[in-house]
Formats: sequence, C-alpha cells, structure tokens
Amino acid sequence: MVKISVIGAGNVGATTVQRLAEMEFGNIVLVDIVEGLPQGKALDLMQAGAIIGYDTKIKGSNDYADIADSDITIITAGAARKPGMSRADLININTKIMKDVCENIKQYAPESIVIAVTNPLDVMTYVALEVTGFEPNHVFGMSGILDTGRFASFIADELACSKRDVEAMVIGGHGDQMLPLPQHSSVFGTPLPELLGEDVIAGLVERTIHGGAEIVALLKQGSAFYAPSAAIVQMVESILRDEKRVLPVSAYLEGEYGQKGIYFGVPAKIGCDGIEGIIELELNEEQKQVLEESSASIKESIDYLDV
Ligand SMILES: NC(=O)c1ccc[n+]([C@@H]2O[C@H](COP(=O)([O-])OP(=O)(O)OC[C@H]3O[C@@H](n4cnc5c(N)ncnc54)[C@H](O)[C@@H]3O)[C@@H](O)[C@H]2O)c1
Ligand SMILES: O=C(O)C[C@H](O)C(=O)O
Repeated sequence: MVKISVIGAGNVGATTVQRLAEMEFGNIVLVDIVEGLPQGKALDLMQAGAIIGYDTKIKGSNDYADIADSDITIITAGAARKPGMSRADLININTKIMKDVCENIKQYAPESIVIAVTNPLDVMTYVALEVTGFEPNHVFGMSGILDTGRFASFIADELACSKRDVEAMVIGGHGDQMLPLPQHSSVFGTPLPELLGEDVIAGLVERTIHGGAEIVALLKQGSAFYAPSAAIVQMVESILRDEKRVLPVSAYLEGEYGQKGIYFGVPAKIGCDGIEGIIELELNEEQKQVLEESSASIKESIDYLDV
C-alpha cells in the first residue's frame, strides 16, 4: 500500500491531505508539532470519507516514527508570510524548522521522495537536500505549477475562455524575479503574443509575479492554500502513477539553464523516480538576464545558510 506523509497540519498541509484522501492514493500520515492538531484534523478527514465516499486511512501524529516507510513526504511545516513581508523574510525561522523536519525524514523515511513546499521555496528545498543527503532527483519543490496556474487563470479571464484550454509557463525562482514566459504560453495552440497586446500581457505577467502577495494582502493572515495544495497533488499523481508529466517544479540544476548547485523552477519530467529529466526552453536575452538575477538572489541566500 502506498504511504504519503504530510508534515505540517496547517492550511496547506491539511488541504493537501483532504485532496489526497479524496483521490485514494494510499494511506496518509499527517504530522505537526502542535499536540492534537494533526490528530483532530485526521479524524475529521476520516469522517468526511463516510460522506464523500473514500476509504483512505489518515493518521494524525506528533511522532515522526509514524512516517516510516513513506513513499512520498511533503513538507508544509513552517511560517507563512504576513502582509508586507517577502518570502525571503521567512528564511531564518523556516530554516530551523526545515532542519528539524528533514533530520526526521532522513531517520525515519530514508527511501522517500521529498516534495518541499515551505518558503522561501527554492532555498528551503536546498536545505532539504543538504540535510537529508538524498539524491537530488528525489528532493524537489512545489512552486511552478502554482505560478503557472495563476498565469493561466489570468489569461483565461482576459480571453473569456476555459482555463482547461490554456497552457502557461512560468520558470525561475519562486519570488519577485520569477519569469512568466508568454511565448511559451498558448491557448489551444495559439501563442499568447498572437492573442493579446503587449501591454495586456505585461499586466498579466506582473499580476502573476505578485500573485502570492495579492492573496496575502487580501487574507491579512496566512497565505494561499487551495491552489498550492492542488499543485502538490498534481506532482504526487505524476509520481505515483508514473505519468512522466512535464511540470514546472523547483529542481536541482547541474548546468541546465547555465545554473549549477541551486534549486530553480524549470519544466521537468516527473515519474516514479522523481525528476526524470529537465527540459530546457529557448529564452531571449532579456529573459536570460532575469533568470541570472533570480538565481543570484537564491545563491546569495544559500551562502548565508547555516546547514
Ligand atoms: N511553495 C509554495 O508555492 C507555497 C504555497 C503556499 C504556502 N507555502 C509555504 O508553506 C508553509 C506553510 O504554509 P501554511 O499556510 O500551511 O501555514 P500554517 O501556519 O497554516 O501551517 C504551518 C504548520 O507548520 C507547523 N509546524 C511548525 N513547525 C513545525 C515542525 N518543526 N514540525 C512540524 N510542523 C511544524 C505549524 O504548527 C503549523 O500547523 C509556509 O512557509 C508558506 O509560505 C509555499
Ligand atoms: O505568497 C506566499 O507567501 C505563499 C506562496 O508562496 C504563494 O505563492 O502563494
């Protein structure tokens, strides 16, 4: 039986468990440091199964021994930003949490594929790699599917078309220097620049880049979790069903896109062995420059880390 563990029973963690339970992929363990929180949410989600009609077993726990033999471990533990903060402002508090979580994953679930979600995403995924010592293709981060989903949603709204017919692409770091790619985005095969004017596209790009902050400002407390959990589940599905879908994820680069030794959002083939290939897209000079700036800020944060 497949086993998935979700660390962090907050907004992203609990919503992810809800979606996973409804998909009936396998047994789920939900871990948090707050006593009673994962147990209470697990019980509630188990009871929902009797109404919705799923038999997924969900265990809430404060004990990492319960994640033993997990096939996939998803890390959502950590602080979310408040209005006015950048994701990078979370680096100190969340590095400490990631270290604790990843030491436990290394001890109890050494064969597991790790999906990091905690922000600042690309840097926290690097912490997960360093602390677990797992193979880089088994440690990667969720961000690009979310950013791409936001871009696709804004494109669909602008064109008054179905989101299902929009293919969008966003690469780079999960921060203010992420790079939405209009020429690699299309609606039913027609590239975006043939459908919308430059100014309109620029507006959609800008809104995508600040999509997370827009929600943080509206919520006033916490950050997005419905779209993030949907993105996590898409990654889990591609792994467990060995779909080999090409999805934008934060992957460890070893020369691709001219980058080495950092996690960066790129399209990657996701299957039962985790990241099974990285796809390099054609970029113009201006886009290459944005990627350089984005990677430079990630490298700076990595140099500052104490791991
Ligand atoms: N990568 C992305 O695209 C993306 C999207 C959304 C949220 N996030 C990030 O995900 C993280 C969680 O967001 P959220 O909205 O669920 O926050 P939340 O505050 O609702 O939940 C976080 C949970 O982590 C738990 N936690 C803290 N330290 C822990 C530890 N050492 N072990 C286990 N659990 C611990 C807390 O008790 C809390 O229940 C944040 O860092 C947020 O910025 C990333
Ligand atoms: O914006 C945040 O802080 C959370 C997440 O990274 C997001 O993009 O929604």
